[in-house]
Amino acid sequence: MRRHFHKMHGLGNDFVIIDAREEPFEVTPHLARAIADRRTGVGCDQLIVLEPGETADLKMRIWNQDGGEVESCGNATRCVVQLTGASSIDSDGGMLKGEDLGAEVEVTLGEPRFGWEDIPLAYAMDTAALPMAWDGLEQPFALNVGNPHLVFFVPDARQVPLQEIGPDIENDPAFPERINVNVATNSRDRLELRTFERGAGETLACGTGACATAVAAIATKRAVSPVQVDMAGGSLTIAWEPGQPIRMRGSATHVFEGYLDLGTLA
Ligand SMILES: N[C@@H](CCC[C@H](N)C(=O)O)C(=O)O
Repeated sequence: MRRHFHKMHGLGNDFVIIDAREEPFEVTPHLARAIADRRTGVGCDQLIVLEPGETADLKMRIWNQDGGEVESCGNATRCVVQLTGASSIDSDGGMLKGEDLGAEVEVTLGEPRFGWEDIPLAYAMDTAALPMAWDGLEQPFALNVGNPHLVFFVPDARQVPLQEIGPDIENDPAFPERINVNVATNSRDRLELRTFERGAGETLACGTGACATAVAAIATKRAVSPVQVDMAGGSLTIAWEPGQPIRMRGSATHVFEGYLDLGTLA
């Protein structure tokens, strides 16, 4: 059996997108891993499935490369807005609004959440500076922007051995739903960011990671809104004021479309 898909990316963070609004598509963790496999599948950081929306234009579901279903994906949301023209998108991370501006897409997420139960953490801690450390990375800011993130502000993000240290932080028992790990350096009007994504490892860019980092930087007066966030795959502009939703603006790119051979992948 064959199934049509689109391959898209947001700043190099890449997706296989299946439109299941008219023809349902059932995803198991095994199938998500098989599609995402870069040697034997199509290859992607996240698998995205579009379903009919009840109170929005559509519902977006997200599976990480490791087969786990998660709540939110900022870069994929821009791709979905560009692909479908949707202006309201429901997700497990909350309701999202999108606008295709031509060269760029703007997405409005919900308000960030800072309570320890919201992230979630295993027990109460000061989320503005968790009293924890891993190999020289310490006191991260923790928040939920639809999915859970830690943000470490460091003198030089390029020097952090993120591939080695990322799995230990992601899987620390303090984070019952695991966590996305951001290391950021702030220099005057911009933030330089690397993200070790839960369930996908270090990616070229992470939309929700950029939002989480910008919010943490603005909340701690390291940056003012709007702020440019530079990642290996490109830049996003993030705007946020306390008590307001987060706004993210950046590109979305269609790469190709094709058919999955589900018999081979299963
Ligand atoms: N690449 C995404 C985030 C995808 C989900 C994340 N790995 C998680 O597990 O929460 C983005 O652009 O936001």
